[in-house]
Amino acid sequence: MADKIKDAKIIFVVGGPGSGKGTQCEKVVAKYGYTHLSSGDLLRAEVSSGSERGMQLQAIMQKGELVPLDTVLDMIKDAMIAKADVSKGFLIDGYPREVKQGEEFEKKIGAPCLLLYIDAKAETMVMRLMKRGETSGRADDNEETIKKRLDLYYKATEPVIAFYESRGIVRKIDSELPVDEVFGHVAKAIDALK
Ligand SMILES: Nc1ncnc2c1ncn2[C@@H]1O[C@H](COP(=O)(O)OP(=O)(O)O)[C@@H](O)[C@H]1O
Ligand SMILES: Cc1ncc(C[n+]2csc(CCOP(=O)(O)OP(=O)(O)O)c2C)c(N)n1
Ligand SMILES: [Mg+2]
Repeated sequence: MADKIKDAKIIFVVGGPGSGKGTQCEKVVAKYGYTHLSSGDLLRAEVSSGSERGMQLQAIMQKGELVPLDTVLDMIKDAMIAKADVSKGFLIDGYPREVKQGEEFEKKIGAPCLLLYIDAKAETMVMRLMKRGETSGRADDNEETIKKRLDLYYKATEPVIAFYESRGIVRKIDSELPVDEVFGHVAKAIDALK
């Protein structure tokens, strides 16, 4: 399977909670037709299924903690395989959230050609998430869990960016700008891929 996926571009989309990863990924899908796989969405789909595993995931996510590495990676891998024949590119949104996740992904699937680092200030992220919480119905868009997600982001996920910096594939995107301006920078980074 890794063979089929090998020819497709793999883009990691990394940033804090509420930084705007999902918003930018939607726009990339519209312009480039890439396949968008959000780890959070995949996990929430499992929760919605009402399975035993889903109930365990729900409890973890509600606390703002990371679910076990193998669970997320298997879900992403299955979703990639399902699209391998038709996809010219994959946006892996919300993954890796810790360096180990990146290492395991590369062992089992392949190497990313680009890491989009969607960067916003902590106060901006909190504001956006509180606003999203008014309508999202997400159990983790509340003040207490948001704080935990932010802490975990700085502790576990920021090191991911440093890890890939050394490979020269990180493009830092200022997500404080208006959505379309942010997308302009995202598109530039994607257009620069060969
Ligand atoms: N790669 C991952 N590894 C472990 N847990 C994850 C991963 N992606 C998502 N999750 C779980 O799902 C929750 C929501 O993720 P996500 O929808 O990406 O939220 P956001 O980007 O708004 O922080 C996380 O707080 C975590 O519990
Ligand atoms: C640059 C920018 N992006 C998006 C928004 C709109 N917005 C406000 S809160 C919010 C929710 C968080 O965004 P999402 O894209 O879900 O971020 P993720 O948690 O996936 O990083 C959004 C999209 C905005 N005002 N400005
Ligand atoms: Mg998201």
